[in-house]
Amino acid sequence: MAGFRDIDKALFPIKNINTVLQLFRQQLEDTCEPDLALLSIVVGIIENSLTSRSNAALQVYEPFEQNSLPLLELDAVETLYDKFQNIMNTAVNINKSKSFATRDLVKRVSDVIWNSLTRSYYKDRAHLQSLYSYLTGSKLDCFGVAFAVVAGCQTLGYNDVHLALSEDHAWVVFGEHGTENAEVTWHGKGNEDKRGQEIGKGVSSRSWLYVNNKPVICTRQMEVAALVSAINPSLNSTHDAYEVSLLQQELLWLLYDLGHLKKYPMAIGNLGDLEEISSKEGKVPCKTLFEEAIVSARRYYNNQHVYPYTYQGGYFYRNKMYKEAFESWANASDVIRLYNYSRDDEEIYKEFLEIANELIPHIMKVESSGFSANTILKKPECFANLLRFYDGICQWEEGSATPVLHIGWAKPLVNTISKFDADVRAQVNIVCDKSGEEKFSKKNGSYFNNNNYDKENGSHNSDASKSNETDISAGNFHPSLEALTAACS
Ligand SMILES: CC1(C)CN=C(N2CCN(c3ncnc4sc(CCF)cc34)CC2)S1
Repeated sequence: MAGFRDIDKALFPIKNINTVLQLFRQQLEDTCEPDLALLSIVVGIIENSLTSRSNAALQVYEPFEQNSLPLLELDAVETLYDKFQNIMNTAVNINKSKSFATRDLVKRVSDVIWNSLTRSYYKDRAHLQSLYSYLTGSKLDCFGVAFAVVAGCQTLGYNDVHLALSEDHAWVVFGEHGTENAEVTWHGKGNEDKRGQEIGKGVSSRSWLYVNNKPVICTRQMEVAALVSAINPSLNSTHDAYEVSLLQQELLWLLYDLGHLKKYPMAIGNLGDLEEISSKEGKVPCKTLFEEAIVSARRYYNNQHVYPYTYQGGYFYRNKMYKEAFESWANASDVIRLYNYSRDDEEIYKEFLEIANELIPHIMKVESSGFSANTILKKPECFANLLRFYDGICQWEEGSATPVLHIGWAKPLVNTISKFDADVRAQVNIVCDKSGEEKFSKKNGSYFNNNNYDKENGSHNSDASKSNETDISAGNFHPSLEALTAACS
């Protein structure tokens, strides 16, 4: 059983980051599973005391001591911990007969959380992710509700209920074989919640939101990684609270070193972002972390996740490594082309829109300012990756009920493509195979987008014989590429 044990209580009052690390270490390393409610309350109190404008300035703590924190008394934690236990045990009066959770039990726990939330509040506000927010303000964000349900089920003794995470949604899995699943929170704006229902079998299962049924299925330790990832150090729109950011980075390193981030690409990416800002002595560099996140997504999630490539692309972009950024974004586009765009996919749509209409145009402006000696505008592989990037978005749109592209996309697209001289463009040889998948190759070597994936019947056409390459005349461009090349001819 998890729990708030005497060895944990002995660490209080907590005065610095190292003691918080010790609490997490004790909870993570001991045989029993870590107590999600305890750890969420602890980081929630710390985050809120250091980021809520109200008393931020009045903090009375020794700023000179190594990584000091506002004093965290045992009583403050125990009161909230007992309150959560109380809410769960009274509202969900279970005869703890069953050893595995049922859909009814999961729905009842979700209802307890749901019905105790404040009627209406700004759902996207920061610092609404922890049990501290739930227990002191009756407010949770979408992720926070799902996390609270899992923590509630743990409190009730159901260790089969686990958090399932896509790149923009969270739900739970449960049952003897962990094969049952259920919605427990809402998603997006103005959508009816589907709490209690099984995860979409219909069209929604083809949407990015459910990552083609390749979600991150958390262990208890990965649920700790999720609550640590959800720590939000922002003080306001321009500044972060330094101690909160440092605590998050140290906790992610602890989880990384214990091996609990191996199957959690986004958590590795979050650690990479923090390391880029301020790297920790003797740790792998952030560039490596972004690569590890990609390897993890390829190995455990059939390369169906987009964010690992956009973490990496963002890093290359910020560090002016534009050729590499184009390759990361083209790889991200190779993932999204497999999906059908649905109205639940706004978040990833905004991500691609920003890359296509803000980041790439900025790169083009800088590169064509004439001062960059080794300009990417002379590199055919950059042009090839750019076409692959745009083509993936076109293919994402194909077969989707909702359109993706509009005139707002076309202008930056044409402007970008026209920045490459004809002689550079001519070096990119667009090869199309029978399956209608185009591949981009350079004269001296071939460059293939590696997904011979037929979206319709979801198969990989492994039969290589089908792909006898022919140089394609305008006649049989892949329709999505037709649009592109027409734009630049
Ligand atoms: C490349 C990026 C734009 C940078 N940050 C990104 N994210 C920040 C952290 N994110 C996350 N980090 C850890 N775990 C999770 S679970 C989840 C779905 C809602 F539950 C989101 C998310 C979401 C993605 S993607």
